[in-house]
Amino acid sequence: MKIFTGAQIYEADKFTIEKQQITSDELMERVATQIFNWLHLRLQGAQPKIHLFCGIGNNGGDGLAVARHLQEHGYNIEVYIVNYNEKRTDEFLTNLKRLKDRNIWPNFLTEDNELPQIAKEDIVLDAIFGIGLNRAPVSWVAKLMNHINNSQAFILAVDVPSGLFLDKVVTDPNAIIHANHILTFQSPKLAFFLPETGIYFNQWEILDIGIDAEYIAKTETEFDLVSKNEVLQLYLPREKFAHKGTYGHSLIIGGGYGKVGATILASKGALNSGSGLVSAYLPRCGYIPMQTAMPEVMVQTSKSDEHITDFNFDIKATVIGIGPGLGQHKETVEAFSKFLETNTTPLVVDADALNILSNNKKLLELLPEDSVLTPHPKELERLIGEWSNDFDKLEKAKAFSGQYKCVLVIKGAHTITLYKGKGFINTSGNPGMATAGSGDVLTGVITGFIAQGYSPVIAAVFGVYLHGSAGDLAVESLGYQSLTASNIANTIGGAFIELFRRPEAPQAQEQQQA
Ligand SMILES: NC(=O)C1=CN([C@@H]2O[C@H](COP(=O)(O)OP(=O)(O)OC[C@H]3O[C@@H](n4cnc5c(N)ncnc54)[C@H](O)[C@@H]3O)[C@@H](O)[C@H]2O)[C@@H](O)CC1
Ligand SMILES: [K+]
Repeated sequence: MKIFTGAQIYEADKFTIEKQQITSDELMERVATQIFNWLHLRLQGAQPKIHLFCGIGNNGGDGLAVARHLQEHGYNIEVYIVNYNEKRTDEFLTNLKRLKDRNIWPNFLTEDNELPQIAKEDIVLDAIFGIGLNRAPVSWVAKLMNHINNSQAFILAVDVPSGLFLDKVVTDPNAIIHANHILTFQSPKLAFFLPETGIYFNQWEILDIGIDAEYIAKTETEFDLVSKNEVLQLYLPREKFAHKGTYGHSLIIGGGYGKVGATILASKGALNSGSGLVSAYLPRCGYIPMQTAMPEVMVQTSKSDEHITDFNFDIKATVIGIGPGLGQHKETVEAFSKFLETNTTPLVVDADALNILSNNKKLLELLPEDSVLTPHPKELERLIGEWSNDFDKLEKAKAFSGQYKCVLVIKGAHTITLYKGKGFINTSGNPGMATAGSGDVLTGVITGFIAQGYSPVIAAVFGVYLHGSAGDLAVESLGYQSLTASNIANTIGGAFIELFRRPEAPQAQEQQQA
């Protein structure tokens, strides 16, 4: 799903209005009807007090139009105009007049007003600011926002939590609504998925307001959201006459004394994601553990017992996943550097292999084009340097992936894969996956996908999704605390099956009664 910028959303509204020959007011009415239906479906006529806080722009206009629908259906409402600005939009004014025509008189709030009483059983509709916010709200508005947040009432945000910018971080953490739920229009917003800006709400949901399909199809976006629908289109079906050679040969390189497990997890990831063959190259101490844990994996060893000191293996791999448990021993660094000078096999680079590259940036130039790098935040910082905020991080990471022509996978709650200036934001996964070895499994999964013939960027996007989805399935029976990397690796098969599971068809009325 495409993630539009603020400018694109305004453009999409304009395009839709012209093409569908509707007025801006009619588009707002669609929005308001959808929000009203959402609330009505859930409230079913229940009568909690609904406080509607409306700004003076079109976000406020949405709020006023919802207020009218709620009043027409007998709900118990209180409307407030948060009068932070004199520049009211036409749509706001039209909807204000419609309210007044129905004898609904909003409370106009300014700096001098007392803060309204909100009980924790009440509902708040937050329509103070939408995507038009371009500077931090003034202090009395921030105070009001704080008051709303502290009420413990259920807060439903219209389009975005008021105070959230689309393209920069919040400077005053007191000047933003903490929403329970966001009803956002047509496209999710980038800020929902970044660690610094994604903390101001619990859930988001898209309302389809009928933005023109042609605009959506033809407009290129900098970021896409990746869910099941997107990855299903990437899936390469298995052929009837396939043999193990059809699906490639993954080689996992890593491991050291006390860290052989990392390579076992990565090998499991590669094997379970469908790699035809998997080999591992380890120091000698890894030979028995690997052969015992993974009978399917072929093993060769470096000369030394405790860490890799040479890359003299005799394995014709389709792709190499390197780094889990590798360590940064002087001899390992030297051997890895030498290996990079001649290697042409596609690489997935993780963990200590990334750290070695960070310590010697010249080595980055030796990576084969389209290598996949999978840093966690600390490893990313070592690679690209410090960033001032999440938006700055994305810019720096994008520049890095362009400079070194690589696929950069920024691991996090919403892992972002960057390639050729475009970002793919993952939606699967859960906090239980922040556990030892989870990244090693991911390295293996991406390696396994490349082995099967997926391009590196698709392998990364698909692999990240499937890895997260395996975590989501596994957590259902284990809970967040007990989820382990082995569980994730063992549930990859389930995640494949889940991809093709269709939602259950609703049962016919007669059958239910029988
Ligand atoms: N036809 C349309 O344009 C549609 C707009 N929609 C709604 O319109 C919203 C965007 O509306 P607007 O562009 O009017 O903007 P907002 O309603 O988000 O903000 C209102 C105005 O306040 C001013 N402002 C920004 N930051 C401020 C600050 N810190 N203090 C004081 N004033 C500030 C800006 O001039 C801004 O235009 C969307 O989020 C969505 O809710 C929807 O109704 C869909 C259709
Ligand atoms: K809002």
